[in-house]
Amino acid sequence: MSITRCSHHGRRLKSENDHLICKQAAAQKATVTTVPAILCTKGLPGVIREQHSKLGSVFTLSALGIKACAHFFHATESEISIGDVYKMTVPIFGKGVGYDVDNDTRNEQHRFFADALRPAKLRSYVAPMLREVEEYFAKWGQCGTVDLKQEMDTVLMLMASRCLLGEEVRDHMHGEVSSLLHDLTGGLHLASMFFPYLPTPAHRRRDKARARLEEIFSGIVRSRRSSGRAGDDLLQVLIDSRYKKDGRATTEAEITGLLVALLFAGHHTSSTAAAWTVARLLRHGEWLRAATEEQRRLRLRPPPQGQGDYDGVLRMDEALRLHPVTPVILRRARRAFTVETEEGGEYEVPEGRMLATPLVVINMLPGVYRDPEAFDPDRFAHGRAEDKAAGALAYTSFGAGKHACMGEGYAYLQIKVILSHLLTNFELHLVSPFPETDNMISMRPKGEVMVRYTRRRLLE
Ligand code: HEM
Repeated sequence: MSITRCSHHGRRLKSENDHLICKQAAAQKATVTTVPAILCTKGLPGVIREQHSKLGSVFTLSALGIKACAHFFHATESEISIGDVYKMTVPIFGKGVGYDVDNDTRNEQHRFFADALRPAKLRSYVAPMLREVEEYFAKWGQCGTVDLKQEMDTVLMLMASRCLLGEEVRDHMHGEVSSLLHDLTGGLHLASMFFPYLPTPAHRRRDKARARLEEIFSGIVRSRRSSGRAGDDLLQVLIDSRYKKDGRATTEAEITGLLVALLFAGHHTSSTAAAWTVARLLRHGEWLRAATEEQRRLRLRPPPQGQGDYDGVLRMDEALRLHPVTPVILRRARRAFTVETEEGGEYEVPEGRMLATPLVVINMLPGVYRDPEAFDPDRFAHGRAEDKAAGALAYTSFGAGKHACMGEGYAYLQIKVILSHLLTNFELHLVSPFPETDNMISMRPKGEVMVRYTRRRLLE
């Protein structure tokens, strides 16, 4: 088939239909160029969904469908950059870490994370996680009503404090550190994406919080180094880490930055995933009964350590399919490249173009998922595996390729520990309406997620 070029964009076209898509894309140009403005009214998922249904799987925003996103996930940093789109995190994580450093240094720092999140290390987090969960829910009464979103935030922060930040923080400064982290993340709003250094009150609070956190963690690092006392936590892994290129140890500022970066990547995401998973289970009684039965049967003591021993994983996968924590994964094209569209055409993405893999669309494609709006965890089960049937990149709620989530195992573990405890020990009912999605940039449940609990009488 001969390849012609579109008169509007110069893209290579394979069919008349492709040309039509291209013309539609031209007609939509005004909408596309004002994306930041309509974000405020429709939210990111709304914008992406609208463009996707109008223009097909590849359109002017360069939102990539499943077929086209292999290059997106596997290309090198010099071809498709993640660093270019996450610069706004620099004032949060701090200088010398994350997206402030060159790609090689960032890879070394990710190796430190990988050490702290490897399976053997995860097993050592089980007992402290269990302890935190038991202590926390022991404070609930015989019955009551709570905001599940708030509860998940709090218990997950306690678990992170114990397993990641270390005992000094957990036992003596948990309140202060949590509130500083809150100010730090509060410093990331829509305006910060474009102007991260604008002197807004939220940015000023962010900078103050970042400075105080560095003071706190530097003190702890110095004290551990001088006393020789070691913890069994992420902090210790970071203290012991050495850069391969020159053998130097991590500095106190880097350790603070890396701790913040990991909490930033892991806390909000896990708490959102946990809240949606429980809300979904409470809405779909048959799945709640199945999950509770399963937990009664397993009576996991110690709680699940691997991923294969507990079907609850399927429920979280399905909750994350319907409510992906990251609505779109973003990159910037540093070099032009060509992708094949699902419509059978070819599409040239120019250098400099912002790229998006829209999970809110991909996770709901009817060609991939049967009855995509339905909550049906069995679609992930062995035998059906709808996510895998459509290829390795059909389900990317944890990202994929070069920047796939490093904390997936940790996230599953902590949420399984919480769910296992909740389902075994409490009867739960959703008393507020099933939540909508916040729908701006965050995919958190909107408003309160009120749940009534009654403590079960456990039969030993
Ligand atoms: C249910 C909870 C979670 C979800 C849904 C989630 C999702 C994701 C996604 C979609 C990405 C890819 C971002 C991109 O490609 O731009 C990612 C990256 C990452 N996640 Fe998670 N995450 C979760 C929990 C965690 C936890 C608990 C940790 C750490 C303890 C963590 C650490 C990371 C790190 C370090 C990266 C960056 C990887 C890189 O850039 O190479 N995540 N996560």
